[in-house]
Amino acid sequence: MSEQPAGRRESAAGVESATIQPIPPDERHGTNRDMFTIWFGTNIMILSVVTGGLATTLFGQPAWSAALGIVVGNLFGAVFMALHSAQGPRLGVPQMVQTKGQFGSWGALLIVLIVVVMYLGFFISILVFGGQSLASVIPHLSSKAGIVLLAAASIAATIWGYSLIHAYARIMTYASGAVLLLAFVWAFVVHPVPHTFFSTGEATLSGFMSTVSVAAVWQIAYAPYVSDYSRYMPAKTGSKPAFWMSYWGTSIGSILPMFLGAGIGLLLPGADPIAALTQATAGISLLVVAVFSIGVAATNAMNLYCGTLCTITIVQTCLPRFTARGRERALVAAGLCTLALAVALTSGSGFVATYNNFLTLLLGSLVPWTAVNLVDFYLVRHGDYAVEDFFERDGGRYGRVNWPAVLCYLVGVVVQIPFMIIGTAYTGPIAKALGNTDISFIAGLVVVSPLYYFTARAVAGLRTAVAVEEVPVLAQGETGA
Ligand SMILES: Nc1ccnc(=O)[nH]1
Repeated sequence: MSEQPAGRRESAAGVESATIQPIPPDERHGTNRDMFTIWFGTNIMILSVVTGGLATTLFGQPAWSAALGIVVGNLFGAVFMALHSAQGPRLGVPQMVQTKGQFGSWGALLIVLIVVVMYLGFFISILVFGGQSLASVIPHLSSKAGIVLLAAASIAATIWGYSLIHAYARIMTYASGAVLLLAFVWAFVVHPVPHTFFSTGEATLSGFMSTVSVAAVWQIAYAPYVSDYSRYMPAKTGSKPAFWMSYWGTSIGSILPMFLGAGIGLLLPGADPIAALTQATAGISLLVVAVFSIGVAATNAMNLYCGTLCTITIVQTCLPRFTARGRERALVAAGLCTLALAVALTSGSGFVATYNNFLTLLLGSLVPWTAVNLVDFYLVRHGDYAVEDFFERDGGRYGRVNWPAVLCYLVGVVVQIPFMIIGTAYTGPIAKALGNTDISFIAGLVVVSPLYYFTARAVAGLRTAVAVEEVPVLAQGETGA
C-alpha cells in the first residue's frame, strides 16, 4: 500500500484494498472539503426532488410552509447525521463495526441486519425509480435497460471503493449543482410563476410537521453509514470540521432539490413527479432529468458500498478469522447487486409500493440506534473505544451482548409504534390524534437518549462498585496465601 500523506485530497487513484479493517494513520488522507462534496453531490438527485414535492402535493402546504418545513427538518436531521460523520476520523472504522462498542459483538448483529435489509431496499427502489426516469428522457432506452445501467455504475464504484465514490460525488457536486440552478431559473423565472403560486395550499400544523418529519428522516437515514465516508480522514483533522462540512453539505444539498420539488408540486399539482419536472423544465428537461438520474447512481453506489461492508461485518462477526479485501468486497457487492437486479427487473414498481411501508418500519428502528450510538460516543465514552476489540469474537471488553444497550434500543422501538404511520397499513393512535402526523422519530430520540445515558451511567457505577469490592477480597486472598 502506497504511502498517502495526510491532508492529501481524495483521488480515484487506485482500487481500495481495505474493507472493514481500521485505517492506519499512514493511509489516512482527504480534506474537509471532501466531507462537503460527498454529501452535497449525492443529495442533489431525482429522489430528493420528488421527496420535496411531497410537502406541497401529499401534505398540501403553501410555498412558505413547505419551504420552512423542508429547512427545519433538514437542519434538525442533519445534526444527527453529521454527529455520526464526525466519528469517522477518530476511529477509522465503518459505523456498523463501531456499533459493537455499544451493543457487543452479537448484539450489534441485530442492527447490522436491519441496516443491510434497509440499504438493499433503498438500492432496489432507487434502481427502479432512476431506471424509469432515465427511460422517460432518453429515446429508445427501456426502464429495464436504465436499471441495468445504474446498477453497473454502482457496482463499479463499489468495486473501486472509497476514492471513486468521493471522486464521483465531487463531479456531481458541480454537475448537479449547475443543473439544479438552471432548473430553478427555467422553472420559475424563464417560465414566470403563475399568480396562484403563492396562494395555493393551506398551511396546517400536521402538514407542516409531516414535511419536517420526512426531511428529518431523509437525513437520519444516512446515519448508519455516514462515518464510512469519513473513516480515511486523518485523525488530527478532528471532529469539528468533519461535523460542519458534512452538516452543510448534506443540509444545503438536500434543501435545494427539495425546494425545487415543492415548487414544481405547486406549479403542476397532481402530475406524476417526473412528468411534472419534465414539463416545468421544458426545453432543458433532457439535461435536468438525465443529470439528476445519473446523480442517483452516486447515492446508490453509497447504498451498495455500505450494504457490502455491513455484510462483511456480519461474516467477520461469525468467522473472526475471515479477512475481506478488495476481491471479497467485489464478490459480496456482485452477490447483493445480482439479488437487487433480480428483484428490480422482475417486480419493479410492485416492489417499491410494498417495500415503502416496510421501509417506514426499518427507518423507525434506526432512530433508537442513533440515540444509543451518539449518547454512548459523545456523552458516555467520549470517543474512547478499543478499536481492536471490535474484531474479537467475544467482543473483547464490549462483550457478546450488552443487554442494557439492547434493552434501551428495544424500548425505543416499542415507544415509537403508537406514533407511527406505516403507509395505509397502520396509523398509530397518537399519530391519529395528531391529525395523521408521524413524529415517531422525535419520540424515539426524546425517550432513548436520556434512558440510555442514565442506564449506561448506572451500569458503569455498578461495575466500579463491584470492582472496588473485589479489590480487598483479592488482597485478603493474597495475604492469606
Ligand atoms: N436518504 C437516504 C439515506 C440513505 N440512502 C438513501 O438512498 N437515501
